[in-house]
Order: sequence, then structure tokens, then C-alpha cells
Amino acid sequence: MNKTELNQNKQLPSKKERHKLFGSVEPGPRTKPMEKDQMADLQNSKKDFLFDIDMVGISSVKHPIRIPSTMTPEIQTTIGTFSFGSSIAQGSKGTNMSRFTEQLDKYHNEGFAVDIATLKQFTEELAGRLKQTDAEVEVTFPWFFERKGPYSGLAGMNHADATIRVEYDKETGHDVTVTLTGKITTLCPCSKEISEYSAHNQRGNVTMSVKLTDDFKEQEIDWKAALLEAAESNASARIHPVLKRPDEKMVTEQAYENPRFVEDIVRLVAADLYEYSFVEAFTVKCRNEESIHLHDAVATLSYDKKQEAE
Ligand SMILES: Nc1nc2c(ncn2[C@@H]2O[C@H](COP(=O)(O)OP(=O)(O)OP(=O)(O)O)[C@@H](O)[C@H]2O)c(=O)[nH]1
Repeated sequence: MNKTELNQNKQLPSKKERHKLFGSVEPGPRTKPMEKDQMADLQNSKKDFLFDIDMVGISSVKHPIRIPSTMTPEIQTTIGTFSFGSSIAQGSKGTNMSRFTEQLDKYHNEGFAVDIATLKQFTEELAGRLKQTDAEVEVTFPWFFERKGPYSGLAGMNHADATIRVEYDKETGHDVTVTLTGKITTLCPCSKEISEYSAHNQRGNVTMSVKLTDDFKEQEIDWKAALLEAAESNASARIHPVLKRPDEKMVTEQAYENPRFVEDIVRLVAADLYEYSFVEAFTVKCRNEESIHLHDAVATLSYDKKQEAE
């Protein structure tokens, strides 16, 4: 049916009348000031409010961002989910929440590229804007990378979830923690050992949280690619978007040749992270979505190289 054939004979009241019909009323008398400088400023009242607050801020802020990548595609725009915060002292009632998104918009207008150097600058500036001595920002985003079939070379797009967390303190400077969750294939060593043929396998989720060394330079190392490699190179097999039969045969056989428990994965990934010179401390988690159970298999391992040095 085209527009001219539509039946639009119903006589509707005006939009204002319709709103009245559904309960809208005339505005009441306005007694409170409209000018900002005459408004009460509860957030900035000073009294003894009983306790310091470790962190107050906003979370679940979605925003378009640009991220750097050494893997194809090298330039990508994605969606970041941010949280921002700072501490406040016992003598202050509250923070000024509008300043978080105000600063986000300022960076957006300047072409916000979400890299570690920019986020360090962001947190320091945020602390100043809030008139606090500390601030933190965390952003999580899907990072995309091209993956080719091992035989056919046919490409498609995979992704991993990445998080950057920057904490700034005027006294101690910046602390940066990055997290990546990559997906892998694991084939059960027990099943392979005990069965006449075949072995069950599963999709593993490897989450690596890494505290970066103070001298880390993102121009020299793409931490996302390095963490992905730590997860995938220790898996039974990598995960691919496009597999033709010769690719599928290779991936299947490779998995059979490299069986892994969740315990094997966290220890092998830990060994790679231990060898990365830009890693100060780390936690590795593996969660296997079991194909012969409804439950998952999980393992976690943490290590701090600084403690070893002490
Ligand atoms: N502190 C605080 N603010 C809240 C809370 N819930 C909402 N708000 C925010 O209060 C904000 C407005 O307060 P401010 O940011 O202090 O606004 P302002 O005082 O006009 O801003 P400045 O000129 O920067 O001081 C709005 O952005 C609301 O989102 C809350 O639980 N605590």
C-alpha cells in the first residue's frame, strides 16, 4: 500500500489535547531559582559527613571510541563502556558528576583515541577538574582482529573483550591494568587418554589481567595482540571465523595433538606472561564451556614478579 492509499480519516485531537487526555497538567508555580549561581549546591556542602569514600563516580557510560591496533584492522572505531570515579573526603558531601561526562565530551571533540598515554592524561586532568588528588577511569571494548584459515588463508573477523583501567594518585602517579578475554579451543586430555577414539572438546575463555610496568610504551608493544598470542598459542587450537574442509582437518588434528586441561592453560599462559618484560603482575583465568556437562570448568592463577624480587 502506498502513502496515497492509506486510510487516514480518523479526526485526532491536537497533540496538546492528546497529552491532556492522557493526564498531562499545566505547570505549577515556579518558586526555586533558575540561575545556576542562585541554586543550592548540596554536593559542595562542607560538614563532618562521618566517613571518607573510596570511590564515587559514574558507570555504564557508552561512548564511541577509536583504538590503536597492530593487527588488521589497524584503525578501528568501536564502543567503549566507561566508568569514572575519585575518592572524596569525610568533609565533602558529594562529587560533581556532570564533570565526568563533561570531560569525556571534551576528549571526544579532540578526537579521543583510547590509548594508555591518553588515558593517563585523562585521569590526571579529571582529578584536577574534580578538585581531588586522585581519579580513575576504566573502559571496556570489543577489539577486532582478522583471522585467516590455516590452509585456505580465507579471512574473517574475530574479536576479544579488552579493558584498560588507569588509576591516578597525585602522590604515587599512575597504575595501569589491562585485561583481555580471548576465546580458544581446548581438547580434554583425560578423554583422549581413556577413549578408544575421539576426545571431547570445549570453548575456553581465557581472561588475562596484567599490571603493566611503569615504563611500558604502547608504541613499542600492542598489549592486546601480545595477550591474545599468550592465550591462543597455548591452546589446543585457535578459533576461526572461516574454515574450509582442509582448514577444519588441520584444526581438528592440531587440537588432538595438543590436549589441555584448564589447569594446563592457566599455567602455560602464566609462563608466557612471566616472560613478557612489560608485565609486572598478572592473573590468568580459564573458563571452559564443557561440551559433556552443563557446568563450566574453571581455574585461576595469580603471580606478582615484584614480590619475587623482594
Ligand atoms: N554527587 C551526586 N550527584 C548526583 C547523584 N545522582 C545524580 N547526580 C548528578 O548531579 C549532577 C549535577 O551536579 P554537578 O555536577 O555538581 O553540577 P554543577 O554543580 O552544576 O556543576 P559544576 O559547575 O561543575 O560544579 C547531575 O549530572 C546528576 O547526574 C548522586 O548520587 N550524587
